[in-house]
Amino acid sequence: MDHTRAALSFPSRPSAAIKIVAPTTKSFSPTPSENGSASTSKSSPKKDFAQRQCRNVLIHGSCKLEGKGCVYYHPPREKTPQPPSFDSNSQTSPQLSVHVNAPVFVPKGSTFIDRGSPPKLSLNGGNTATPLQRPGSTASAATLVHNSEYDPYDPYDHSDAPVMPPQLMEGLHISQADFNSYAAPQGADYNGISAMDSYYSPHKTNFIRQPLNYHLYSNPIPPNPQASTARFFVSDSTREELQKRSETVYASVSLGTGVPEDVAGYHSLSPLEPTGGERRKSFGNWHSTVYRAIKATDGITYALRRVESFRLVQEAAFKSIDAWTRIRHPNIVAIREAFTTRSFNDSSLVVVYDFHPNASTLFDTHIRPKPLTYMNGRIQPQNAPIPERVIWTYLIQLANAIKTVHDAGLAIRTIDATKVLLTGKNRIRISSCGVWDVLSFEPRRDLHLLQLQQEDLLMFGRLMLSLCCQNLAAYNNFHKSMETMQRSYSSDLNNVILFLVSPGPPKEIGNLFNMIGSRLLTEMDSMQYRGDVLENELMAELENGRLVRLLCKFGFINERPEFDHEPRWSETGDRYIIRLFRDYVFHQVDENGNPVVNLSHVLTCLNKLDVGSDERIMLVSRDEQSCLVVSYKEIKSCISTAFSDLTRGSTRP
Ligand SMILES: Nc1ncnc2c1ncn2[C@@H]1O[C@H](COP(=O)(O)OP(=O)(O)OP(=O)(O)O)[C@@H](O)[C@H]1O
Repeated sequence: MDHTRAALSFPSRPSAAIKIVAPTTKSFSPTPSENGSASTSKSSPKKDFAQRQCRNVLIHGSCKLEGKGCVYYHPPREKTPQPPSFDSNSQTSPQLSVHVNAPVFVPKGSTFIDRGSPPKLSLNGGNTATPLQRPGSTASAATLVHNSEYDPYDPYDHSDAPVMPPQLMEGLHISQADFNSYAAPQGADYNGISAMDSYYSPHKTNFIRQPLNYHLYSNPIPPNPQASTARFFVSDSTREELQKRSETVYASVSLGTGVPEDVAGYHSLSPLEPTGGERRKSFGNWHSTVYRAIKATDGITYALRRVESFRLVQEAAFKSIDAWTRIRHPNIVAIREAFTTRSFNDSSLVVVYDFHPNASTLFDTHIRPKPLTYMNGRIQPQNAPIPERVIWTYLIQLANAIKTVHDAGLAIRTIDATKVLLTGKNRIRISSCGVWDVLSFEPRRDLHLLQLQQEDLLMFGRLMLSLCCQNLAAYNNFHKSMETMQRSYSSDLNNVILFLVSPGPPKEIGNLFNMIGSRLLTEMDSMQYRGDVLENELMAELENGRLVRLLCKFGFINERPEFDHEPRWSETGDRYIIRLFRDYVFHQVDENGNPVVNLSHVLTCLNKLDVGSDERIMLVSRDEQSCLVVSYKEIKSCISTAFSDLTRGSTRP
């Protein structure tokens, strides 16, 4: 038989685990409903129906036609199931491997361990306790019977969470709102515990597990299984950008830069700008340098702005830093703390900010002359003019930040193209806030607050003019700059800049918003659109965490070294199907015997497995002596059973 072709086929014929070729020694049970009786059922298919368990009970947990004409055997429901025997030699628990008629193998030490009572529900405050049941469970309904006795906890598979039937919910007086996945209880996830908690504490059973809402999961079956895998991952451009940021955060420290090893609990300092040569004094008489550094206590990367040779005269100068640390705004680089230090062999002021990897200043991005480029037979302009749309975006973001600062009774005091950072697509943040408040501390600053805020507005207008003219000194040649502005930009923009830079009675930043009215709506639209784009990208990654959990289960189950000499572990029962499925997913070969490395196929199979699709596939053994037709639902059940066998073994005290 052509292994590849057989394995790749997706038969539509409805059947449960159908054996196509029976191996001589390890025969498979044709259907789950015929567990434990495969050989006999084959030879006498019309055997006494009353002796055969009803398939509906096995698959659905109950039979609607019980007592209404169904001729098959229905086990009594009220009967309390006995704890199963886990003796590997025992033949008394055939339900463990319903798919394959083979002796049951369970890992050593997996004897039943009572980990406390399984979760019970009290109905109407009465004493009746009913174990939760999962409707529509997979072929191993018998396994479910077992599992209702065991701890049903599976740290990996949330999908095994028991689902409460509506009538039970009624009895419990639990409103649907309690099951609303969107309304998670505060400080907890849907289980009331974090996912990691459940991983590390498999004994936690004293909570009621909530049903997983499958409607939250995207369609696992792409229209074309061979389609591009792009829909499962964030876009290349986003991934590349985030990857670069991550590389910057974790980049190794350049040696020999003469920076101290530790500055007040910050280590791995690395300058973000040249520290030698000719340098501009950005704060009056002071030189400043920005370093990337890691804080020892939390391991997070921060930006440290060091102002060299600063001598603190009054401790009170740090008071304004407290006010700044309280300001959190999307267009302001957040301040964490400030201190003075002698670690740099001088007396330096250090202000600690959030670090925004790969941020560049507006000056570097738009104004600094770029080297000439020669393209399409022409010399290209050094800096492309900034589109008006982008100028409005910058203007609104800055105005918003300034308003927040002014409303907090502070002034920014450095609004300059070298102190505004571009941290994402058209996303800007004002850096260096608070530095001037310490450097030029005045005990009665409030007396000058209005004046400082007016200066903020003037600096804001000058910055916008510089950006429109792409010249830092544009304000110095105001008339010429305004002419340039009028040629390239709308009168609305001209008016706003004129409002900001013209002298006159005191202005308020709030007045500006009256002038820009509808532009705000356009900006809001863009922000929301951007949010949608990012959310969509996140959606693409959503399922991947679940797939990793599935792969971890495969890793745990397959090729266990301690069962190397125990062929029944991988050659029988559920594990055999899992092994064949693993081969089907990962180890296919083409007609020339070359490995088929098709990520789409892997993702499609795993997603179908994850949701327990009814679709059937044909699994072929490596020796091509046997093949099975099973549904993903059944394979999922096998994995679930094999994994819970393992967890029971590993949790032995
Ligand atoms: N919070 C921050 N996160 C990430 N990078 C930052 C941060 N603050 C500043 N930087 C980066 O540090 C570098 C130096 O910043 P700085 O504000 O000193 O700009 P500059 O252009 O060197 O100005 P000046 O000439 O006034 O020193 C810039 O490349 C800037 O992108």
